[in-house]
Amino acid sequence: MTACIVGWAHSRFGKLEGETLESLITQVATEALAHAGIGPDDVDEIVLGHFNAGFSAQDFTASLVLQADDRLRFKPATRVENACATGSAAVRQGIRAVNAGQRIVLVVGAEQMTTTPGPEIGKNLLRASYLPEDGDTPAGFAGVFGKIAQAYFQRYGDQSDALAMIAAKNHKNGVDNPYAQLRKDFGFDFCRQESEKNPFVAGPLKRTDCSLVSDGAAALVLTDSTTALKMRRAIAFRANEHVQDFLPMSKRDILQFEGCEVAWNKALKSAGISLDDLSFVETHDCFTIAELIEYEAMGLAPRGEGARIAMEGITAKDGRLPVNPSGGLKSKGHPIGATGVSMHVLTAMQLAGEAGGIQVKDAKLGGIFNMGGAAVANYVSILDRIR
Ligand SMILES: CC(=O)SCCNC(=O)CCNC(=O)[C@H](O)C(C)(C)COP(=O)(O)OP(=O)(O)OC[C@H]1O[C@@H](n2cnc3c(N)ncnc32)[C@H](O)[C@@H]1OP(=O)(O)O
Repeated sequence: MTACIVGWAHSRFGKLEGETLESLITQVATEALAHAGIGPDDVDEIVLGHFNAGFSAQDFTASLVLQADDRLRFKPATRVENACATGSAAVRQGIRAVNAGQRIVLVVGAEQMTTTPGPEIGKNLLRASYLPEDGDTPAGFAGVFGKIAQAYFQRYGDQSDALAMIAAKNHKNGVDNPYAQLRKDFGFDFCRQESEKNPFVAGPLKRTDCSLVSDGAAALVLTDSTTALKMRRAIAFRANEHVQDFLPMSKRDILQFEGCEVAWNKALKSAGISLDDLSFVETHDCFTIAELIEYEAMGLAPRGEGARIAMEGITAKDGRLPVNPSGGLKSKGHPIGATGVSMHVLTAMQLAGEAGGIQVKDAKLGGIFNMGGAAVANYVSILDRIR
């Protein structure tokens, strides 16, 4: 049985004044069902992706989805969490529910981060690291990836130009994404140069190398392919893989992102395609160095040569393999629990030809890589439109 996406919704991402975790969840749940052309009565199971880790006083959040409509009462609902890949963990749980025989599954991802005071944000995010080693890292998760960037520079040379190219590309792409938090084309020079507006945050990473602190939510309606083919649109999972790695970075060569590599290899094999067959990829650019290493882990470039991919414009919107046409986490924002669901929504939009200004021409097959921690939780999906 192939699980399919048949409806979706996406809130704006950003500092969303006046919204609550509950209002974000109920908004996208309601809109996704309407987009699929079904009602709350049709839902057989609900999965909520919500990281939390201190961002919200409420931890027990699965039932918040039921607040969208009284008719959702008594539906099975569960919250799942897997750090920054929480959204994709929810999607995968939804697929498993479909494969187990549930007909309609509603998957929601949500996070509200901006109501948390500055220093607490970094501390909350670091709960997704290995506390004995990384718990006191200054600058939160930026500190973790700052160390990774430093180590990469030591092994392969200074990559500041390539990181600035990635930042500039993703910021430029995000200008056309109506859901994105920061719709500003900063340009290469601004991203490359340290300045008052673009200071160093951790190691060689400047502000423009970091994803954003965001509120937001996204939702998907999943069903089986037989049901999907009778609905308005059907975007099928050609592949969905999950690879979990050790939490301590000291147990791995952290510059390899091996979990990412294994997940891509498994997904491409089970989809029966090569990387060249993909029309575009949404990848986890929590920091620009992550996108650079992901180019190598997914097989776009040999180890240590990811910079060339960025510098030659291969992953630009009009390049051979557009990467992050949505603007990525860099520009769109990164409300942790929502991110993986958002990546699936935006990829489905592309394949349905409903992506507006960020539409990739003739998009046929879309790849997604969503990661939790420093390549600890690794999820790859390959989506294909079948109706
Ligand atoms: C596996 C994983 O996914 S780990 C990833 C988890 N997520 C993170 O770690 C979030 C990382 N990002 C951050 O912590 C923050 O965005 C930081 C530290 C980079 C910047 O935060 P601050 O220095 O507090 O910036 P502040 O919120 O005060 O904003 C100052 C200005 O910078 C801009 N800005 C803030 N963050 C960013 C960013 N990441 N990129 C570009 N511009 C930014 C703001 O829009 C604002 O612009 P303005 O002066 O024109 O209004």
